[in-house]
Amino acid sequence: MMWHSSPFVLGGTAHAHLKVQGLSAGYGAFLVLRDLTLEVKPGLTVILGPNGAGKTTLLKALSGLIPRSGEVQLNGEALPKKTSDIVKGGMALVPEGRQLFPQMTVTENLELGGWLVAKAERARRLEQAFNDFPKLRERAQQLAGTMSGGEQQMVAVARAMMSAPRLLMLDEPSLGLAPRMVDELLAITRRIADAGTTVLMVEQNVKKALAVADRGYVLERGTLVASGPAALLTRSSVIREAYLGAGAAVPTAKAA
Ligand SMILES: Nc1ncnc2c1ncn2[C@@H]1O[C@H](COP(=O)(O)OP(=O)(O)OP(=O)(O)O)[C@@H](O)[C@H]1O
Repeated sequence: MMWHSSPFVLGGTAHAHLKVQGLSAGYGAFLVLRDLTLEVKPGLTVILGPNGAGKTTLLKALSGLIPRSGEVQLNGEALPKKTSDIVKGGMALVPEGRQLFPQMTVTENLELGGWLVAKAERARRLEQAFNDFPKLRERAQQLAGTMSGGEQQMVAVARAMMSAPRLLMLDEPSLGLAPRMVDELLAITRRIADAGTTVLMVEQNVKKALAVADRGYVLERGTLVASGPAALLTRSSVIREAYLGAGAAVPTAKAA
């Protein structure tokens, strides 16, 4: 298959391990996350949960975009509070909605992902990004705003990989994509995890996300209600009743 032909050389091989203990975060006086304790081990971890559960808030708190309290350690070291220091420490976020610069080309968008490194290294990483995402090489000079949703999401992931992260966070990468693109995006995230970059992904596509993930957490109203290996979560009553039950039909679901 095509996505096995080019290994992800960008990204860390440090097997980043994030430990979160007693994390609380919110907006002003409004606390969304209360006392969360979780671990993001090497591999692919997925965060599931209904709308408004606090999934995006968790990624924002870990990226330094909103204040947090509690302890967060990346490979045994306290995670800095400032976003730029967190990026330097090897964590990158692909936000919901991609947030590309629509009037800039694919190449220009990717180069922005390598803004922290010197020009020669940036050029080397761009070349590697095009090896990792061959579809983007064909579109190097296309304006990002004129691409399809799936292509734009690919640019957003590639841009994050330009910072060669040890830990990549993705907020609902499959949102609004056609089923085939969802599969391709999830396969890419799996490949990134297999190549050594730890991945933490928020997904609403529960069945497909659990099929590619190693582990998962279920967040409801700002607290964790279930966690475990993906294969066990798929069979758990919390997941089956809330997300995979007969009432909540998953259109793309096939018997596993
Ligand atoms: N900028 C903000 N200011 C105030 N409240 C916010 C802000 N952003 C989110 N919230 C609130 O925080 C809570 C959690 O939102 P969050 O976006 O983290 O949920 P989510 O699990 O990612 O949901 P979704 O799947 O809908 O994106 C919600 O009640 C939301 O209204």
